[in-house]
Amino acid sequence: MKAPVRVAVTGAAGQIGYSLLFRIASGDMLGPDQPVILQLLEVPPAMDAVQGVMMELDDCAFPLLAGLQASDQAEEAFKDADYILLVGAKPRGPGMERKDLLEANAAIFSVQGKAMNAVASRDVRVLAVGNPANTNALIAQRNAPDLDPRCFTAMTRLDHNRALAQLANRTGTHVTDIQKLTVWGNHSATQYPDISHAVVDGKAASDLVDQAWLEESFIPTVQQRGAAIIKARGQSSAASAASAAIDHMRDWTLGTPEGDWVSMAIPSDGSYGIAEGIIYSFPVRCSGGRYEIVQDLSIDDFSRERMSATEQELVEERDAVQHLLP
Ligand SMILES: NC(=O)C1=CN([C@@H]2O[C@H](COP(=O)(O)OP(=O)(O)OC[C@H]3O[C@@H](n4cnc5c(N)ncnc54)[C@H](O)[C@@H]3O)[C@@H](O)[C@H]2O)C=CC1
Ligand SMILES: O=C([O-])CC(=O)C(=O)O
Repeated sequence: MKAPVRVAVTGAAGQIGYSLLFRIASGDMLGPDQPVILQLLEVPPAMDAVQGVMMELDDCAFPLLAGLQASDQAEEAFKDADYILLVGAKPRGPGMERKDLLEANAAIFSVQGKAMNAVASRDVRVLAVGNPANTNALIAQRNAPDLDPRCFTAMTRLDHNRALAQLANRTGTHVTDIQKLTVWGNHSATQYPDISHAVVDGKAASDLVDQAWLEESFIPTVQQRGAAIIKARGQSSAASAASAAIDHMRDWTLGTPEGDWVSMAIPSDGSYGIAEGIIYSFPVRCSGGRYEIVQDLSIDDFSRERMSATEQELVEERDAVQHLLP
């Protein structure tokens, strides 16, 4: 058995938290030989609810759960944290775009960025899930100047997984038959799910589906999936979001499968001409606990136009929160 690692989760009493914590504690995120200490953060009115979640975690008698604590103080919850999952934020309701949450949620991420700067492990891996996730990750990063900027990521894995499912359904295959799909840009309705390099059962995906399906069905369905779930369920996706967070952290830590890549929103280094510094979703390969952008993919005009539109939205979101970016 390895030594335990510390995993901090914010919004621990919320919908996503309720699906996420049990999977982290069971070993789905960091592997069956990695004990974890869970450090939960909630707001004061939710501390009773968190106590209930902790009782249930105890009641699971998870062999890998090496410690469990909760706090309403970020400095306590983030102390020495090796992993921080920033879930605690307001979700959107029907008729809203995710960026409508910027004002309500942005302040949370500046406060929490400062707290992790002060107390988290210097090798911490941070995932922003709370919306608008990319810009929230940027706010946390910029408020944590003593941490490596590359520690900060945002979640587009749910979009990636949604795109896999749509393409598998259309081609009569299984998600495990598909490789090299990419979601570019923002976790928003401008994101660009791109199949131009994807391979399905060894064949080019673009030879298996027609352009009309791509433009009129696949791209809008993936872009609007979050809204479709809110409409159907009356609440935003939770179990699938938790599952994607597990996938994101697992692959970042333990590596992406040979011959494939995943989508992660990470600080742009200017690759593919994307504005440096914004938290933009790229195709990445992970190994040895580090991610690298997959380079030298051909980008046609169709893709470029969509990659630029979602980049533009992220630049605008960044400009709207300048006052929170020291
Ligand atoms: N990136 C992605 O793919 C996805 C992101 N989301 C986002 O995740 C966030 C959480 O969603 P749900 O769990 O459904 O919401 P929820 O409302 O059920 O839970 C959020 C929890 O966060 C807590 N919270 C609020 N402010 C906090 C703070 N400052 N510190 C610690 N905890 C705090 C609340 O008390 C609440 O318990 C939302 O912003 C939602 O839009 C949801 C699905 C997918
Ligand atoms: O759509 C929302 O507001 C929740 C979310 O981010 C998603 O399901 O992708």
